[in-house]
Amino acid sequence: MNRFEPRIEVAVARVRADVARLHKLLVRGGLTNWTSGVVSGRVPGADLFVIKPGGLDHTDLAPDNMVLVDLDGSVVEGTPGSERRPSRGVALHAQLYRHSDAIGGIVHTHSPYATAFALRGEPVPVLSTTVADEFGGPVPLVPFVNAEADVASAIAGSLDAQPSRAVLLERHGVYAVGERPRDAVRAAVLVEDAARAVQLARATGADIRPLDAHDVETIRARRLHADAARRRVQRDAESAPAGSYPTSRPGNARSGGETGSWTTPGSTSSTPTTTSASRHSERNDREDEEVGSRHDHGRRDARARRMLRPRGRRFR
Ligand SMILES: O=C(CO)[C@@H](O)[C@H](O)COP(=O)(O)O
Repeated sequence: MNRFEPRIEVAVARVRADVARLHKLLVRGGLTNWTSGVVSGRVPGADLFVIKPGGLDHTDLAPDNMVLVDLDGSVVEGTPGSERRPSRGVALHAQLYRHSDAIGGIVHTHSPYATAFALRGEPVPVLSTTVADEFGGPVPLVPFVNAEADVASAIAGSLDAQPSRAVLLERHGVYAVGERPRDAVRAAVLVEDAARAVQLARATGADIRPLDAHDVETIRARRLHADAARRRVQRDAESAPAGSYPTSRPGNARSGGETGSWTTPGSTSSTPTTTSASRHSERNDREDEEVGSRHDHGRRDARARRMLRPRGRRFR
């Protein structure tokens, strides 16, 4: 029996499928293992979100055992998965969703390189243009606090204070948020990539200075400008009658148009139509392949270290 109006039932089903699928991507991408790590996704148009059940191996996660909860973190009884307990992170996720309507997805991982920075108590610095582009500055460190409610407030405070959608939680791991769950997963993947790259570059003994603030700012502004342009093209394409051509081109975007949002390229927040739903699934497949191809970090890192090793110097 349906509990919600059809529109919401459809949205819940889609978020269940997305959240279950994204957990598998976290494992394939080497970001998490066994039962560790959590993805959740807000149900557009309702005060609800979907989160993984606690203690279940990632290989057993499926749309129907995801747990539907309200924004207080209470399980919606009588829905699929409601016989299980939600992930231990449920209260923290609920607090972040209540904190900001812009948060549509949350991911928590203990991905190894980023967690190594969190354990050292060090933000991931902006050594590369990629970090400037994606995060608009260092991936910040949220100082260690113990009580769960304080952890959520500390993460929310950090998200409000700087542009990065990902943060390192000292002594623990990574939290990332996004407009949709897959945007949050993307941020978590990129944090791990960035942390690994910094680690490998430093392992040569090189003292690499962070990019200067002006360069970071202009790189980030360029990215936000391009994102805004892409969204305009996408909106035009989605609203154009069949057979017509969209009028916007990436170069036509107004500067400063939609800067400051967490939208990443290709993302839309509206409830998709059938046409955009099929585009959504094509994009998912493409991005899934990208994440899946990161599965062999060990071999890739060994190769990178060989390439980076200075001649005549022992590599530690
Ligand atoms: O961060 C932690 C534990 O340190 C948790 O979030 C686990 O990563 C997942 O817990 P369950 O989802 O199994 O309750």
